[in-house]
Amino acid sequence: MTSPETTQLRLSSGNGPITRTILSTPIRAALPHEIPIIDVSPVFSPSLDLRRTVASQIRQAATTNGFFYITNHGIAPATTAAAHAAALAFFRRPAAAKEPANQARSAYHRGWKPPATQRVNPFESVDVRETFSVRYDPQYDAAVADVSAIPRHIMDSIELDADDFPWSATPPQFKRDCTRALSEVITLARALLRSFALALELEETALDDKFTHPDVGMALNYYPSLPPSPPATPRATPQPKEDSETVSIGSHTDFQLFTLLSQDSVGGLQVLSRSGQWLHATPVPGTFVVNFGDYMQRITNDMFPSTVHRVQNRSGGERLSMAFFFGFNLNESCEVLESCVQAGEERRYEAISCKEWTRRRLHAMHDVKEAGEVGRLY
Ligand SMILES: O=C(O)CCC(=O)C(=O)O
Ligand SMILES: [Fe+2]
Repeated sequence: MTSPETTQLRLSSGNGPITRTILSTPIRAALPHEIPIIDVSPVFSPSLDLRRTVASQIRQAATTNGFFYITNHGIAPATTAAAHAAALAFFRRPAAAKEPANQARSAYHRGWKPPATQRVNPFESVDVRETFSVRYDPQYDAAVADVSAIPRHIMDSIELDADDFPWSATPPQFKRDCTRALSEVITLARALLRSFALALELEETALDDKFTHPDVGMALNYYPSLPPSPPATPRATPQPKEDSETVSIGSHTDFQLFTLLSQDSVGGLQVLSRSGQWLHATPVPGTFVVNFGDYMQRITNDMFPSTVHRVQNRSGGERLSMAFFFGFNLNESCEVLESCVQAGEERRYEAISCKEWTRRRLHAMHDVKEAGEVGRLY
């Protein structure tokens, strides 16, 4: 029975369909402990004790709402600013100029996804956003000095489009600025992964071998403004009508291990707290937003659950974000981590190969009838 103060939110996650109880209290700004700002500079420190202090703050955030900002992460503001500017210039071009990069030309969902062609939550409206996405390519990974030296079993598992698509179908400056950001963020992700390992009470390097050629997805999201808010209602959840456009990106959990997100100053990202309260993840200049995804939930036996979030850009102007989704190498598989199984607990998930995991997501998104021809990989 649903009490009158709550509504039910339905969504499909990588671990199956889920329902969340949503408080009807209006959305509000997050308090500092609800979405904390973590100074991650110690992850680059030679002191293990200092590195452990970051890990314990991450553990705290992961077991609270699963969202936090990171500051002093080592990515130069100029790198992010250049990629943002290049992305905006790309999206502002007429559709015909972007068409050569259309994802329909990709075997692996890379490329340009025109406005309103994705629906991350089959129970909400279409996502109004427009996206440009790419996936891991070792030539844009600073840690890979020689692509031809990558072991065959790893190289064979990497899903590459021919002829450097879609970068080859985009302006050179766009490619240059975005691949630089991608490469730097991959390097940051490797440092953070060690911190996550510590946070999970593993050896710091325990997950490194699974992350030598990680399945990275980079999504540039461009959100034109939604129409102004409807008159205030007692409900904090969007009430979608079949074909109305009510979400910039619908309520969802991310699919992979973890996500690093660079958002501009416009705002619109909303996070569902564990108690069912929608919170604004207000932009904090110079930070990345970090959140955990369904795969992390799985391998941690629900210790680090994935967190529901969505975007509603009602600013009246455009909004841009760059999301980086990280999974293990596609040749890997992973089972529930030993350190996450408490005494008397069972493993709730079986081991799954990373290739199968990404395939499953595709099916989950496409099998839902209402989703029609739209869907997404991440
Ligand atoms: O644009 C944002 O703030 C969030 C984007 C997002 O959730 C996603 O791409 O999965
Ligand atoms: Fe997301």
